Amino acid sequence: MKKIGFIGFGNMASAIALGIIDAKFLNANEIIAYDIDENKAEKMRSYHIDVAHDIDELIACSEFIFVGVKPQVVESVLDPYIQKLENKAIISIALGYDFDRYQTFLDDSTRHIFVMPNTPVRVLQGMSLIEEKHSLKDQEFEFVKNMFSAIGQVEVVSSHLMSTAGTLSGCGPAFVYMIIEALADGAVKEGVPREMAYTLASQTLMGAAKMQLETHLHPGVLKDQVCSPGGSTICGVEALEDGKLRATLISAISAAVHYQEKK
Ligand SMILES: NC(=O)C1=CN([C@@H]2O[C@H](COP(=O)(O)OP(=O)(O)OC[C@H]3O[C@@H](n4cnc5c(N)ncnc54)[C@H](O)[C@@H]3O)[C@@H](O)[C@H]2O)C=CC1
Ligand SMILES: O=C(O)[C@@H]1CCC=N1
Repeated sequence: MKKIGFIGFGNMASAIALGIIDAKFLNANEIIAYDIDENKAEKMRSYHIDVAHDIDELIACSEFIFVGVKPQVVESVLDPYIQKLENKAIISIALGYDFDRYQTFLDDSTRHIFVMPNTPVRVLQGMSLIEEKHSLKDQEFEFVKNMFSAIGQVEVVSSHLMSTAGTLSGCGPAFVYMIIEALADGAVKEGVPREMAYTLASQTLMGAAKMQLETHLHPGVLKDQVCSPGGSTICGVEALEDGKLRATLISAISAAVHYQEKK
């Protein structure tokens, strides 16, 4: 019997699987995975993760079934297995598939929980939101909390916050990578070598974030500590205000929260 069976081994699910192996939370031999894309099987094998022949085999031999496919295909992928999932436990990361949505098509005996992770779990620095409303047994819920805690920070949040808060932490890495890239471009424009510029940008971002997390100071206070009167930083701050950095980031979160209305 395996501890977790991953259905779908794409960007997010593989980051979680490889993160929990690196964190020594589970051994690779406690994990099995299945992906319709044969290339993903190569990735599983290279990390000594067993490759299931099909979803039937994966469900039969896994204590937890992990749903790591795109939201658009969750129901079509699970539909043929609704009976086989009876009395099983599901961990799902599909955006929009919260507790209530799963209740509409799973058997009542299938226990399930919705988690919104982010890709930095791969380097054990994730931010994962766990929906408070779930139907796992107590020890199963503890397992899920411990698993995501092994690969980053965890917050248990009420259902109504899952999609909104999950947008900040789940989509946020993409926004932050754009900021890193742009900061580096600025330095490259002024003559800094490209690789050095990425290191400076990323380490600066990580250091500033750690400082806020550890001091709990208001970000504005921390910003003021960098801005010398008449100095260089405040000139950069003015350029960012001119470019509506803050308004743009606020809009980015709103656009991501309301993405379905835009389609
Ligand atoms: N990428 C991210 O940063 C985050 C993603 N998520 C959620 O994670 C889920 C997966 O997203 P990504 O990893 O980005 O997508 P992805 O496209 O990288 O991974 C999805 C995987 O599912 C596989 N797949 C599709 N149909 C399948 C089937 N019938 N059986 C087995 N495997 C199948 C695909 O081949 C692919 O490897 C989504 O539901 C998304 O909402 C949640 C938080 C963050
Ligand atoms: O873009 C997406 O739909 C997924 C969900 C959160 C991050 N990536």
